[in-house]
Amino acid sequence: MTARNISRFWEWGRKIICVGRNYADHAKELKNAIPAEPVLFLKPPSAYVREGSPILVPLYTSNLHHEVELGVVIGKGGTAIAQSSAMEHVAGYALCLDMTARDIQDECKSKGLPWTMAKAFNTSCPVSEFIPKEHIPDPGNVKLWLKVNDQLRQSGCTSQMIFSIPYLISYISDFISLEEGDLILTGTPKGVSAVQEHDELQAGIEDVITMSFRVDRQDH
Ligand SMILES: CC(=O)CC(=O)C(=O)O
Ligand SMILES: [Mg+2]
Repeated sequence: MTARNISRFWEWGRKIICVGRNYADHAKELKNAIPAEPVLFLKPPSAYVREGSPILVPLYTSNLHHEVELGVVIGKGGTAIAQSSAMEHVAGYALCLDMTARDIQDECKSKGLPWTMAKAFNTSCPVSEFIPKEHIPDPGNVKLWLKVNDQLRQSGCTSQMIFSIPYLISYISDFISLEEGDLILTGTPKGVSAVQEHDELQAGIEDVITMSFRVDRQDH
């Protein structure tokens, strides 16, 4: 059997743990309170989509939003990881989108229901190539951007995150054990907006990586 390669972490079938409201400017634009503790939700591995394949708009939404985020790829599992050693558990990073059916999320929020239908559908987690840890020496200070059809919509810096990457790894691993190949999405800065069928999305981590995705309508 060939050894699995972490640089193809999306093929491993591991968890995608997402952090919400980790940027004050984004929490404010959606009129959400600034959280005192990280807000967490999950996506299944079937949410992954890679460049060359389209992001599919689910049939049940008419307000699909982009959220550009820094993803952290776990290289060494653990439970109750201390903040001081958290970065030893990181193998690398990925540029990610947390595609969100905002109308469905609003409905779930108003009914007190979980966000699964809004956040966890097929193709809701576009990801870039794996970025080895050494390529981002300071993940707490990288610039993220996203354009729709060449128009800049999101531009932010991970220095604006409310909860740092070591804090998130430690917090999450207290009650969800982290495994090699897991991905943590660290939240989005302001500027989220709707995408339509045939839109072209481009996103980047300044000086590190870019990626592009086309949006298509699901046909059944
Ligand atoms: C309100 C949200 O959808 C939270 C989220 O995913 C974020 O990145 O913030
Ligand atoms: Mg998000």
